[in-house]
Amino acid sequence: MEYNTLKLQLKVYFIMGSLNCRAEPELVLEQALKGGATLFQYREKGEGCLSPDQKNALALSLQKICGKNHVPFIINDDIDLMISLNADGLHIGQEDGDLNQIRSSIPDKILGVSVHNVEEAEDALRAGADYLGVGPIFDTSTKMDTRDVMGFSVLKELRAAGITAPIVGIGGISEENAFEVIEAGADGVSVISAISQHVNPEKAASGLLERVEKGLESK
Ligand SMILES: Nc1nc(C(F)(F)F)ncc1COP(=O)(O)OP(=O)(O)O
Ligand SMILES: [Mg+2]
Repeated sequence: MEYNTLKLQLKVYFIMGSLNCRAEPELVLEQALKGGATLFQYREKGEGCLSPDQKNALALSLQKICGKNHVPFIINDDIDLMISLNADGLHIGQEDGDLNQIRSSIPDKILGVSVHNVEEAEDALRAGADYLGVGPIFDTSTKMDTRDVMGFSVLKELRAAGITAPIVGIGGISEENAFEVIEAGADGVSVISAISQHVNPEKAASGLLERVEKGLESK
């Protein structure tokens, strides 16, 4: 996909699964999109997450909501689910499979890869990643098995290494620190609990978008 289009879509990248929500996941997503979330990833993971059948049903329901709002629908990890739903893309981490093989099996889909340093970033781009998920930027309580918290440094290092590809920061990002994440070099912010745990997901999404756009203007 064309870099600039994807950079715009990465502005407020909402990620969620059934375990992350205070309310019905469908309602949370509707509100997040109403508030201006620009991209969505369905990530059904963790102790007590949905069974495969329930996961497929929720994925279909969330995909319909994204379609209605003209926001791309990305699946985390599960390439079979992505293919069966003809979702818009897949996000994988360093341990989620062979990137070259995955890239060749879904050549026309958005493919995002988690990276933690310049070497992983260059490898991912060489293999055909469309965007990079960089983090955890700050401490996060959502994902238990993260790499060490990295702060802004890796974002700055990636850009200093001449990487111009779409980058989204992830990990503990909120309205309070989103501006700095963009200033450090990200094209957007990816959040789970900042929206999914907010009493008003619409307000949370619009507040994040406002900070991200201010950061983009300042660059
Ligand atoms: N799911 C993610 N989405 C992003 C995105 F770029 F989309 F913001 N970045 C990073 C991750 C983390 O991906 P991974 O390292 O495989 O862990 P998990 O599968 O538990 O999420
Ligand atoms: Mg993964």
